[in-house]
Amino acid sequence: MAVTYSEAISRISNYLDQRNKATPSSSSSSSSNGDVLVRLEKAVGRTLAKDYAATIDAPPFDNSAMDGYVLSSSKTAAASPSNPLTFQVSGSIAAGDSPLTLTDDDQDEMKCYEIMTGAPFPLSNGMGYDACIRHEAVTYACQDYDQSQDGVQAGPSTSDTSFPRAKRITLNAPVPPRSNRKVAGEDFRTGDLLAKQGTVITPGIVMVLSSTGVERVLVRARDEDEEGKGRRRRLCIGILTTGKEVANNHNLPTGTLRPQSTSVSLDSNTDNQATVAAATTTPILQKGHIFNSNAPYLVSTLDSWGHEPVVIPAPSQDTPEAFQERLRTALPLDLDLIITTGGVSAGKHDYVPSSVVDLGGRIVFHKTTIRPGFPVMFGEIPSDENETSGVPIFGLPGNPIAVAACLRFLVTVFLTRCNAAQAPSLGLEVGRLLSPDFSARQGSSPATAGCGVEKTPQDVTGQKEHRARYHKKPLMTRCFLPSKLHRSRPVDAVSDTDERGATVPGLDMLPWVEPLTRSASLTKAMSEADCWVVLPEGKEVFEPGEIVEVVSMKPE
Ligand SMILES: Nc1nc2c(c(=O)[nH]1)N[C@H]1C(S)=C(S)[C@@H](COP(=O)(O)OP(=O)(O)OC[C@H]3O[C@@H](n4cnc5c(N)ncnc54)[C@H](O)[C@@H]3O)O[C@H]1N2
Ligand code: MOO
Repeated sequence: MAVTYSEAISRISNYLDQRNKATPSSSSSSSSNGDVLVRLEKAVGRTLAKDYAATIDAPPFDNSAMDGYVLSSSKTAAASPSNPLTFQVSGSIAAGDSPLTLTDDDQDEMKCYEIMTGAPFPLSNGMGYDACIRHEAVTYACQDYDQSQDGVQAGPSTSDTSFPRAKRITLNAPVPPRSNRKVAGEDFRTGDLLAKQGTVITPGIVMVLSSTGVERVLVRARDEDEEGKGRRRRLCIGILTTGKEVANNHNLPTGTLRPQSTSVSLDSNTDNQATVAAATTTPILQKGHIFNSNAPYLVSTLDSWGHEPVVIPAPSQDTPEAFQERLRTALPLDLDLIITTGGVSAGKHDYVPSSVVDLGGRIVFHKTTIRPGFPVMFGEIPSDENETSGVPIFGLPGNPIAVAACLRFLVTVFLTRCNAAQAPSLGLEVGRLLSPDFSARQGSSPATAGCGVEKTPQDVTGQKEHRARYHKKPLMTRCFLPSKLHRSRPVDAVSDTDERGATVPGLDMLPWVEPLTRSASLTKAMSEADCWVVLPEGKEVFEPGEIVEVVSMKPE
C-alpha cells in the first residue's frame, strides 16, 4: 500500500529515532590553475570552459514508460466491456534488449508482447506495435496465470502489482495510439546545445551531460579550498544503479571519491586540444542501452552537499541474485546509507524490494503518493557482522527526475534527521505559477510524473491563449515539478488582480515559477531548472497566477 508523503517522512524519522548512529569524517582538497578537466560528478559549482552539445538523441530509441504489453492500438479500437478483445502474448521485451523486429505474422494477428519500463519498442515498417498498455489495466483469464515462475513474486509489499505471467490478455477498452511510448529524441537531439560555456554546473547539468555520455568536463580553474566542507561530518553513502539497459560508461571510481583528484590541468599542457578531445569522446552506446545519468547525479549532488558517495559496482547481471551479491559485498564498507536506482516498480525485473526482504531486511515503506517517485522504497538490510542495527537503504525509481525528486524530498529528510552532515535546507519560498504549454517540450511522452497542463473550457474552444491553461494532478498526490524561477514578470503572466479584477496588494513582489516538465525522464529540463514547484495533496487544479511553494535547486 502506498503511503502519503507525510507518512513516509514520519516513518523515516521514526526509523532514525530507533537508531543511534555516529559517523566518521574525512577531508581532502586539491588545487590547480588554468582550465582543467574534471570528472563530471566532481564538477558541481565549477564554471564550464566550453559549450557542450548532445552527441546522441535522448532517449536514443522509442521505449516504454510502463511495465505492460505492447500492441497495435488500431487493433484495439473495437474493444469495450461488451466486446472484450483477446491478444496472444508472443514473448517478453526487457529493458536492455535489442529492439525486436516484427514479423508480418506478428503484425497480422491479435498478438502482443510483454514490455518493461525502459525497454525498446519493436521496430516495424510503419504500422507496427505503437502503444503500451499497463499490465494493471488488462484482464486475464484465470487459467492464464502462472505466478509461480520467473521470479515474479516480489515479496509481501509488492504482491499487489507484481507482473503476472500470462499467455493471453483481454482488453475492455481501446488503447489510445502511442500510449506510454517515450519517443526517441523527445528529450534532446544530437547537436542540441545542452550547456553553455560560462555556466555554473548544477547537479541538473551533470544529469543531462551524463545522459549524453560525457564523463569529464573542461572547467575554469579556481583556488580549491573545498569551501570549508571538510569541517563537516559526512555520511558514507553507497550508490548502486541497476538495469541491464544502463551502459556502464561511467566508470565512476568505486570506493570514495574524496582521496583522489581526477582533474587534469591544461595550463602547461602543450597538447591541450588532443587531451580535451580524448576526454570528451562519447563512448559507444549499444542498441537498446542508455547512458547512466542517475549515478553521476547522485554522486555529484551528495558530494556537493559534503557527503562521501561510494559507487558500488553495478551487478554483473540484472538478476536478484547478482544484485543481492553486490549489496552483500558493499556491507564491509561500513556504509551509513545505501541508495539504489531502478527496479522498484511493477516490472518482471523489479527485484529491489523483494531483495531487501530476501536478505533478511525489512521494508519501512514502499510507494508513496508523490510524483515523480511513486514507487520509491525505504528499508533496512542487515549489517555485515554483529551490529545491532542494519544499513538503511533507499530504493529510488529508475527515472532520472524521480531520482532527483526522491533525493531532494525524502533522502534529505533522512540526512537532516541523521544530522551528522550537511543536508541542504529546503530553501522554501513562494512564487506564482505560470502555465506554459508543455506540449512544446514533452514530445509525446506520457505524463509518468502524474501532473499535466489542461485547457480550460474556454481554451478548448480557442477563445483564450495558453495562459488560460491550468495544472491538473491526481487529488491525493503531491507533485514536484522541475521549474524555472523568474524574478521579473514574464510577458505572458496573468495580471495581479483577483478573479473579480481587484488589484491584490503585494502580489507583484512575488517571483514567477514556470514548470518545465511533467515527465519523470526528461533530463534536459533538469539542466534548465533552478527550483522545484510543489503542488500539494488535496487539490487537483492549479490556476495560472496561483501562489505555490517553491524549493530552490541551487547548490548550497
Ligand atoms: N505497469 C506499471 N509500470 C510502471 C509503473 C506502474 O505503477 N505500473 N510505475 C512507473 C513509474 S511511476 C516509474 S518512476 C518507473 C520506475 O520504475 P523502476 O524503479 O522499476 O525503474 P526501471 O524500470 O528500472 O527504470 C525506469 C526508467 O528509468 C531508466 N533508468 C533506469 N536507470 C537509469 C540510470 N541509471 N540512468 C538513466 N536512466 C535510467 C530506465 O531505462 C527506464 O526507462 O516505472 C514505471 N512503470
Ligand atoms: O512516479 Mo514515476 O516516478 O513516473 O514518475
